[in-house]
Amino acid sequence: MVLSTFSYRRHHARTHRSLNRLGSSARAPQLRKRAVPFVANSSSRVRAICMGMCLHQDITEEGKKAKLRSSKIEQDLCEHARTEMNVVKILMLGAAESGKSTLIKQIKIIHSHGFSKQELISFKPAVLDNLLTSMKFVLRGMGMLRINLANKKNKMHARSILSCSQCFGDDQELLPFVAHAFCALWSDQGVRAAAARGYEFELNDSALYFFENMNRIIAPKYVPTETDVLRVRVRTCGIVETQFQLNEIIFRRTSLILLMNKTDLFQEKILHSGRHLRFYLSSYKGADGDVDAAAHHITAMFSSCNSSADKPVYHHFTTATDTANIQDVLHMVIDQIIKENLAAVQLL
Ligand SMILES: Nc1nc2c(ncn2[C@@H]2O[C@H](COP(=O)(O)OP(=O)(O)OP(=O)(O)O)[C@@H](O)[C@H]2O)c(=O)[nH]1
Ligand SMILES: [Mg+2]
Repeated sequence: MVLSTFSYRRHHARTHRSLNRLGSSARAPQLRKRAVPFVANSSSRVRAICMGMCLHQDITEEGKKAKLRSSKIEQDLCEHARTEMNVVKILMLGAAESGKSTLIKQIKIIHSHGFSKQELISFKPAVLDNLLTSMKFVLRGMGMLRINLANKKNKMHARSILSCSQCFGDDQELLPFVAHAFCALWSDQGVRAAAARGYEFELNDSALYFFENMNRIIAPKYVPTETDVLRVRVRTCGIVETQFQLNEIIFRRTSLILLMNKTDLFQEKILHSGRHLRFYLSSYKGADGDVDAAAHHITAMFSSCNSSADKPVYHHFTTATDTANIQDVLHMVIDQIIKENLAAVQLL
């Protein structure tokens, strides 16, 4: 969003420069003399030249066209600036799979009428593909964990899933042999045992959700629900990479909000998995099973990276798949931004 604004400006600035060149070569000498004293900056220069042109009787056809194009650009820039004043720009930075896209989908659900049926349908191939990818991952994980299929007959289903590159046809309906294999494999105790230990082979966080909702998802004419859309993973790393090129001045003038996402999974891990934080961070001295202490320890590690004392980084604990939670957090974030803006103009 931000980049397109820049390119828009750059393009128009270029056009302005060429128009100015054209304007100066097209004008009569006495006009140039009258126009120049009014020049204060590049945009007032264009305006001064245009006004000068209006007064001149012997204006050429080329000059008239240039004047028209110039005032149209001027008008466009004003209009663009006016709309931009109401645009809130968000730069979302985070590791892969940290929940950036999920948060953006929640903003659409909360502030922009959610997803139309057509939009929901457009996620169907991604949901089916997530199911296929997750099943492949579990089958490969079984090899790593040395877990066998409970039913030997499921070997052929495992083979057909592992060799399948696309699980739906041109009509976007799941291929019948894939549906059959999914059902057989998800009924296999070996597959379930491996899926339950998914954290040992980095199984996608939403894989279990898709397996548990498999009967609904593999049914003919399936249409994804909003929850399915929040759970589906579509890769978007490219956007983040381009946004990194932005000038750091933008950061100096921007509210920095630290979202500690996936608190549901964090809590589950700290409370029930036996994978205590001290195993991974020797700096953690809190008790095992203390979710608050563990969460605040990690937050403090992030906050300590902030070197500017006058620019605090506010943090929130979020679960991006939970609409109510995100709604509350967005309220707090917006309040915070308004307060910062008021403080900046010294009203607080
Ligand atoms: N349980 C749980 N799952 C989450 C949460 N946030 C995101 N997810 C899931 O994590 C997966 C990855 O989320 P995305 O929003 O696609 O992550 P991303 O940061 O956009 O990832 P990239 O585009 O690869 O950089 C999806 O399956 C989400 O449904 C959360 O707070 N809790
Ligand atoms: Mg993404």
